[in-house]
Amino acid sequence: MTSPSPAAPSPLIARTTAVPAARVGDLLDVLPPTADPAAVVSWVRRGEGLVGWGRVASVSTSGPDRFADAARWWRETTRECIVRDDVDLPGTGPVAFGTMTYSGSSQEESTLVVPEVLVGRRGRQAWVTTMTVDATVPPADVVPGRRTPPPAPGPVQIGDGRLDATSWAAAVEEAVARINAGALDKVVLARSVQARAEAPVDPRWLLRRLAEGYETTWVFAVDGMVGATPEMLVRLERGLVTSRVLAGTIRRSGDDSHDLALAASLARSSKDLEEHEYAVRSVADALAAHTSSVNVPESPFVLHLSNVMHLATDVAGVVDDDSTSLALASSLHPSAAVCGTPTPAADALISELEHLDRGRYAGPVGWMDASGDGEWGIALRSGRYQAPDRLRLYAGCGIVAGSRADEEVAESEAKLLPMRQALGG
Ligand SMILES: C=C(O[C@@H]1C=C(C(=O)O)C=C[C@H]1O)C(=O)O
Repeated sequence: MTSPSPAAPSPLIARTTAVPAARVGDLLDVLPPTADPAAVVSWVRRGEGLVGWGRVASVSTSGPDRFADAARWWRETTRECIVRDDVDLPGTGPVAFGTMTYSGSSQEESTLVVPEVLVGRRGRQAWVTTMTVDATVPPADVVPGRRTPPPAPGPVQIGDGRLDATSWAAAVEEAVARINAGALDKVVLARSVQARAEAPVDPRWLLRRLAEGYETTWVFAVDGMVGATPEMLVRLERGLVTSRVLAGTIRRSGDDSHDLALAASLARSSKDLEEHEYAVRSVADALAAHTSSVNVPESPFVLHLSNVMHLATDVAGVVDDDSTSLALASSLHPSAAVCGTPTPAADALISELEHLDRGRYAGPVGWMDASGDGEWGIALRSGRYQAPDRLRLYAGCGIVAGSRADEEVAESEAKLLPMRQALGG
């Protein structure tokens, strides 16, 4: 179902111009102050990526066809597009940012947003793209000088979501019982908490702090969904598709030498290796349908983040059909990293035990250009603005036969930490 809101603007005019990287500086410092958390977009990792603001067009979709409807809208929007692109890299020319719901039955909408201004950076190359629907030539100097820094949102209160930690632990125990009874192999159960700040939370405040604390993640903001995801569902760049699969987690202790011992135990933990294997297989199987060959490393590596360590596998392949990055994201979603194995049984158990509309949490979030190249992460370690001073935060954990409820509660707390710290708590 596609909501009647803006039809494909015609024609969209996109102009991309190279700018000296020194003039752009830090991408996150380029974002303007705004009272509307949905007015900025971000996809930044280690200082590279895209940020933008304004909204020249957008579409909202829902239901089981939300990916296909969004993809059709983007195809129609870019078909008539007038493009002047002096840089010609993935992410130049017209670009849409998107945040898709986890489930086709969510009450929330999935959204694609075309910003008015995008600033990009890749290595030493930087660029500005302006997108308009009329012939007005945007001012040449759209990259501003230094912006005013975001104000602190003041003290933040955290409250329970639909399930408090004790009820969620009971749900985990029930899931383990179902797994032991042979109903399924793995299920990912999520919980949410409610964060309320004293003052509006400038999204730039969150993005800056997430980027500082979690430099190996993709720091994103799309339509009021903000976070720092370590998990790349799919990147498509000139025919090469890559995916970073994460599953299997251990909390950091705060002591570096102890953490190394923990990393070694994670790499040997049969419970975590099993949980990881399900996730890798789900991604490799889904990619196999679109690629001539899929490269899957034999064993995972340990990805170190400030709060947790994950078992990680980078899967790669060469696409042999005309799938766009959004179409690939659609066929990979939901992977066993956020759903479970087998998918239908895990999905049913999630609906039964979670008591949560995941909304866009654990759904694909990212961007796509007119060629279909793009990057779609999984919206983890994230929150959804409900009002300028209120966000709902989410975290989930893979449950397998060897899982213990108290350990999973502690793991979910560790996964909530990035957003809690970014808020200032
Ligand atoms: C579901 C989340 O994370 C996923 C679950 C993981 C696990 O259970 O080990 C690890 C990484 C993610 O694939 C989350 O962060 O909310």
